[in-house]
Amino acid sequence: MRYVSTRGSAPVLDFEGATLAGLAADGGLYVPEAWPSLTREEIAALAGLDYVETAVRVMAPFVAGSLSEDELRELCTAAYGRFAHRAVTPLVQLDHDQWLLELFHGPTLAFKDVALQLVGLLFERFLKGATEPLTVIGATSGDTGSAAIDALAGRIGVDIFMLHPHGRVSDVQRRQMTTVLAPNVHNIAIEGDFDTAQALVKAMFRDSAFSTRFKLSAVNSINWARLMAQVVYYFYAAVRLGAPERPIAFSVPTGNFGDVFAGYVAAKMGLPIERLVVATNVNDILHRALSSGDYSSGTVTPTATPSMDIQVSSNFERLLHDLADRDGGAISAQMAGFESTRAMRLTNAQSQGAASLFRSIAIDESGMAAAMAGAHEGAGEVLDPHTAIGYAAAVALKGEAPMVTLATAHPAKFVDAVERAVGVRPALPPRVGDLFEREERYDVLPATFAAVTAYIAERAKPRAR
Ligand SMILES: Cc1ncc(COP(=O)(O)O)c(C=O)c1O
Ligand SMILES: N[C@@H](CCOP(=O)(O)O)C(=O)O
Repeated sequence: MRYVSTRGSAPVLDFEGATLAGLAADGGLYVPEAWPSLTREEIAALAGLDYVETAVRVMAPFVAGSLSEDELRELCTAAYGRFAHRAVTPLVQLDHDQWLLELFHGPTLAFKDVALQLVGLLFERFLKGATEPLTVIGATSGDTGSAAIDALAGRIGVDIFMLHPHGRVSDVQRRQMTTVLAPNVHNIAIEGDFDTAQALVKAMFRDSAFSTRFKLSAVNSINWARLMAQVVYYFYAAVRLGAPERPIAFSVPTGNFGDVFAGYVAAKMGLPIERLVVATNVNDILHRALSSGDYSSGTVTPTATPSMDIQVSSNFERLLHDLADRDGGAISAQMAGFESTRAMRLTNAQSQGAASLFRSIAIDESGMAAAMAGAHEGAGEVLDPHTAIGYAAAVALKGEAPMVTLATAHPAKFVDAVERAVGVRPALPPRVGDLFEREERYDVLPATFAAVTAYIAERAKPRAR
């Protein structure tokens, strides 16, 4: 499988190259040159397979040329062996046609583990024998950071620098990052929001002096390998609920458009998905873009769903590219316009193409709290606030097909918001251990390119010359 940039001018890479590169050199995002597909029979044959075997069948075409099926199976077995539930991503029924897909049984209690446990092992495999150290840089609104740090802490040949918005993540999220004291882990709290952190990361990739001095890679969902691993659970859940005979709908609490784009990829591969509901909080750029073609970003409003407090959704570029007949030149111009004005209109083709699969809605804080209370009273389920946004949207935008809401985080990561809504303080599962007794280590920096790059340059290992 070959990977091309959404902006059309970066080198074409294989899976290994795209995984290690993270962001493309032209500022674009890597996507497979063409979507692989599974036939109806191949999808039907996934019934009864466990998560690892499903993962191998779904991901094999994407890694072809870089990993054999047996190598992929070995990595998936190790990655998903760390999950606390035998089903890895179990389905839970809420009522006769509403379901939850619990994605939070990994080591850091959020859906990010599903991809990052695998990505950590992919880095290790692809770096075996490498002479140049890898400098991984990432931006997090809470969950990617902890999952990436868990996956990479202590790995030889990799340093990870994780930027989070100072004071804007939950205590559990922060501690899951800052109490990992491995020497290759560097936590930076920036005085700014997630969008600023993400923009700084992208600027470091684009800065030729910086990206020549250090061999950079990414763990955010700008890295294709992240999204590839997330495609698996759409197949896993849908087949359990009757696909390919019966179409299934998904509701996805959305911020950076990574998780829901993985659903789009599953649909492109042949999974019968009736609709994909994009559920945002009041930071609703994606809802505006999908409902009226207006992709313009304002300032971020802090909410009880901090992981979705995002106004610039990186992976939307992948959708725009696919809906623009994969014209890299056109996307390059469209994104350049957005980067200079922070506003963009979707073309008619993009709007109409998106409308055939996506529905969208913005849920405010009271809608979120009402959904938490509804699931608690109706089904005895304690939802995390992000999942509650997805569930509120699932109820509002349900069609004919069974609806699966992606449960993206464990409620114990957001105890205060949960307690406010349903009067319950969910306990942290034993696998996260004595989080509140551990020493924390992180540095607070101004949100400037100069401050952050100087900090990284003092600590990262440069490329061999
Ligand atoms: C708990 C939780 N829910 C939902 C999201 C949104 O997912 P995405 O950014 O892939 O749209 C995030 C962050 O990414 C998250 O951490
Ligand atoms: N919500 C995310 C933001 C980063 O998204 P990513 O999926 O692109 O890594 C987080 O929790 O950090």
